[in-house]
Amino acid sequence: METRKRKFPVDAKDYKLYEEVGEGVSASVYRALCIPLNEIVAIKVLDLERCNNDLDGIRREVQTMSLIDHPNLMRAYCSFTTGHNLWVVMPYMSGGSCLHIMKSSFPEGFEERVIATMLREVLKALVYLHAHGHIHRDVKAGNILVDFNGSIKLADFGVSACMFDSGDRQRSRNTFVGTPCWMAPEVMQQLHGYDFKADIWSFGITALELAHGHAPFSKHPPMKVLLMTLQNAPPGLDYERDKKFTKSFRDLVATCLVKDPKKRPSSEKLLKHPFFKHAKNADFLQRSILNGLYPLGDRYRMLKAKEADLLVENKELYEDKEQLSQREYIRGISDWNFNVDDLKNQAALIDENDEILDADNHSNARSHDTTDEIVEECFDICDDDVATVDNLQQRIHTSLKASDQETKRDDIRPLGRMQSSQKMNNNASGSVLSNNVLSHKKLVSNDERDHHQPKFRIDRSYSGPVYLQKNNMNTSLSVENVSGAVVQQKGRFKVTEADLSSKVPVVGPTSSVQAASLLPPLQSILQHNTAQREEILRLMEHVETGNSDFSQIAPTPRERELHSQVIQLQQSMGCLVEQLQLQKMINVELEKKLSDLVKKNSIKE
Ligand SMILES: Nc1ncnc2c1ncn2[C@@H]1O[C@H](COP(=O)(O)OP(=O)(O)OP(=O)(O)O)[C@@H](O)[C@H]1O
Repeated sequence: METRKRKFPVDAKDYKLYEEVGEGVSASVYRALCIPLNEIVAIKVLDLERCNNDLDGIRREVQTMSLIDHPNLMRAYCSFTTGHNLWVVMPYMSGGSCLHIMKSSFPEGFEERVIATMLREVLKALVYLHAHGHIHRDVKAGNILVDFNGSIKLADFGVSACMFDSGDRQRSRNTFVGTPCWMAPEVMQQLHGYDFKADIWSFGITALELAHGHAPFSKHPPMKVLLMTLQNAPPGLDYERDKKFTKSFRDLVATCLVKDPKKRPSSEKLLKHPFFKHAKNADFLQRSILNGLYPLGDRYRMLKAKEADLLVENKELYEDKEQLSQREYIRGISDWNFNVDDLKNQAALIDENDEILDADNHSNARSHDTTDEIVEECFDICDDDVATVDNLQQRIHTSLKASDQETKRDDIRPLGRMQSSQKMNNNASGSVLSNNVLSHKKLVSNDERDHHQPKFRIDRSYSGPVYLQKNNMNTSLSVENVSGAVVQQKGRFKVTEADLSSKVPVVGPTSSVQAASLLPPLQSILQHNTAQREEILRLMEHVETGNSDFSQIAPTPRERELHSQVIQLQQSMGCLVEQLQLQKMINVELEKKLSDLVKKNSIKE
């Protein structure tokens, strides 16, 4: 509190940057010294050139961070630009994130009292945020920070939204934002928007993450995560496997992870849950999880090196997985549209054993929704209350172009905080290193940070929160839309509605007329595309089975149907040609008669 009364300077030369202690999709975080105040702080450095179209989001984050005033929420002391970077100065949390701590010392998750203590603090932060009209939208272990004394702060307002906003920001609540594993079903469905109850779902997922060391479904590619979240019964604590946890913990998780947001409790009500009777104080946390830990910078470097080593050691395995996941991802992206059949196939890929054995997903009973219903709910563009023209265009063009673009990418699994090396660890809920940890980063100042540069350079992967954004220039995946504007994916895997800044019209009855007029040509393109795709798959299958004689391929029913249509058309064309010739002859006859009559008349005259 004392430090908050002091005025933090807004000039880079008043700070001395030390080692890097964390990295997210959009920023690097450094330990630093505020020279005039002789105070250790954390500075989040955002490269504005790299997120030039996400300025709105950044502005929102900084604004939220400077306005909030709660001991369990990360507050910004000040922020300023230096060169093309934005520096956000904030309290330094020397324990790092809960994800950091788990990765370093508790790979199987924390004990229940520790979890209760952490979660109660997070919940207090959510009560405050919700009461002030904010939805955090990215609650997860990676965003729960621990200080040297065991105190807890919820951080990262990069994707938060204000429920009282009107206009563009209000619209953001109809966008698809979050990190797939932690994302509430209603956020994925994009049907009726969502509210603060989305944070309660993520809170429940975070509880499981802290209990197991990873989030449910974290080993699966994002499309599978989406389908599993929508299709399967909610994940929970298992009676058998999670015997060590109390009934009240199981009940807390079950209370949060209810698919119908209306049936989830508010954060305030949840705070009264008996589970929190197990919660202790900050001292307890400090003793239980921070004792014996290396300084944050060292831990961060060690984990980084470990992941990089794993990456090298398992290159072969990694490559296999990479190829597999590329295929999965491409299929996911290209079917982010209307290809219902293929989505169903993809859903079928979630093999039953997976589900039965999946340690994360203890409740295997499927909910009553069929894949058809889910896919329609999620992706059906005919729905009156969804599609905007832009949305349709984006989806169609994502479908047509994404595969091409995606094959050029290094890392294609957009799971939360997941990066290349992490894919070797199926049970990881995310790398402690954010997606670009192993990538080359432009340093901002202070030479002393150079020796902390990573040895391995890997392109930024697609992890972290998910939302679709237009006109974003920092991307590895660009998709042209019909009007020629560029729809892009960057950093956080972005896949749905339009960017706030792009002023996409709000979906409503008026735009549905426009959308409806686009449907027939779009559907025809889609059909055409699907037919071509089927044909290619069939040919590929044929070639794979070693048969190169294409004349031997038996025609499909569709081909036979088309063939008979062609014959019919040829026949009717023949008839028409004959009729035309007949008419021509009659015409010639008539002309002849006419000219005879004209001649006779002129003779008489
Ligand atoms: N104040 C702080 N003190 C210590 N470590 C911090 C602090 N703020 C952030 N970190 C570390 O840096 C990491 C990245 O920070 P942050 O989550 O704010 O970045 P981001 O780019 O917004 O991340 P995300 O990928 O979740 O959007 C955190 O996960 C945490 O480990």
